[in-house]
Amino acid sequence: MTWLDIPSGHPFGVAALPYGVFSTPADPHPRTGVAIGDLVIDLPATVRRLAPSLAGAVAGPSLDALLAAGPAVWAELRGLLTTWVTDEVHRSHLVVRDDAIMHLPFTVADYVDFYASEEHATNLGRMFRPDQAPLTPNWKHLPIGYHGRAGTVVVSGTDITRPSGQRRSPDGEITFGPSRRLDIEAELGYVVGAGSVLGEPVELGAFDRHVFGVCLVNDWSARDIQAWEYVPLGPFLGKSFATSISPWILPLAALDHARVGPPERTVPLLPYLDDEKAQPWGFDIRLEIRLNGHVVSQPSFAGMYWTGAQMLAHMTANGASLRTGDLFASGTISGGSPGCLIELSWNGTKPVRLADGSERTFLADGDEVVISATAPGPDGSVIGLGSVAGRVRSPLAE
Ligand SMILES: O=C(O)/C=C/C(=O)CC(=O)CC(=O)O
Ligand SMILES: [Ca+2]
Ligand SMILES: [Mg+2]
Repeated sequence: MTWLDIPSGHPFGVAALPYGVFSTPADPHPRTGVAIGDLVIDLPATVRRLAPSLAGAVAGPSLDALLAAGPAVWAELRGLLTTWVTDEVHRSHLVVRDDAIMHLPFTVADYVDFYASEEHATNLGRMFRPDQAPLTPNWKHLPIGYHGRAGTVVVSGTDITRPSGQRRSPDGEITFGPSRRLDIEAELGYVVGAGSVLGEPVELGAFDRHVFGVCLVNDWSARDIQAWEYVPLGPFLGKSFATSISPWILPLAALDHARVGPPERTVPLLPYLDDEKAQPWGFDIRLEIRLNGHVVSQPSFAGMYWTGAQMLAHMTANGASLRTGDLFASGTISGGSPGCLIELSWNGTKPVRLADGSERTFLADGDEVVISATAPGPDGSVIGLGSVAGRVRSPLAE
């Protein structure tokens, strides 16, 4: 029970407690907050009064200090917050969530994007490399990824300008212009809190000592630019123009009840990736993708082949170090139903019909995409991951 009177089933109930950075028209300074029901707890003001020793961890215009503070502080603060939201005494420093303007919640250090959905990798392989086996020979031996562009990670609600770039038409003509195949990718993002030491790999079992929490990611993708440029070094300008993240970072601890084992691995894994006897880090997260308000897909995260712990172990296996604010994303989540339009429209050949009768293969200018997700919480409750939204803006004049 809580004095906040949150309806059961609310995605931001007492077991979620995600962190973000907000301001209000009355107080335009970005500051840290925690979402609870339809309210936001102003963290600096609350923590200064109730737990002054933690004030430094929640000060400043971002979550950076909290991320860097490490797992002992994360657990202590979450424990205190759980008490405060169930304790009548502490009803103060609250803001109505609808009044909160959300900001990019942390300084994104490095951004890595993986490719962990077998369904997505198989489908993209069929479309991009029809003359080859859909999964590349390495796919089940290591979580494939690439380094993306941290500086273009934007918070939900930021408009996305249609990118321009080189495209090759089916008859082989090379032109420069606005992408004609602008797409989305629904993904889960992992936010690194505590960094690591250069030269020292982070083992599977250390996942929750480094990863603070998760967010939703839309890895906007220009498929025509991507298909022409990606050989042999991988995605570049087709994906670097913008990546949107949800504003509320859900702490890993909030997903305790959502943890599931990964699917059966059909290829034996090298010891540094073998999680058969380790803690399972799969999550039963259900996503929903809306295009202009219409549901177009409801992918499931539960069957992702690679877990976040394996991604982390792999991206540090060579001794590459982690920094506070590193963001790594799962790759498009296409379990059960696809997490992107190129799969939904099968490479643009089968338009997706929306409930209002309109049709899409790829995104049109003005389209708005909202990706939301929930996971099971304790005692039959629901844990919300919130949502990531973005609208396509027409290209800059040529
Ligand atoms: O199969 C390919 O060549 C590339 C597929 C992708 O679009 C890569 C990507 O961003 C990873 C993902 O989201 O799963
Ligand atoms: Ca991606
Ligand atoms: Mg991107």
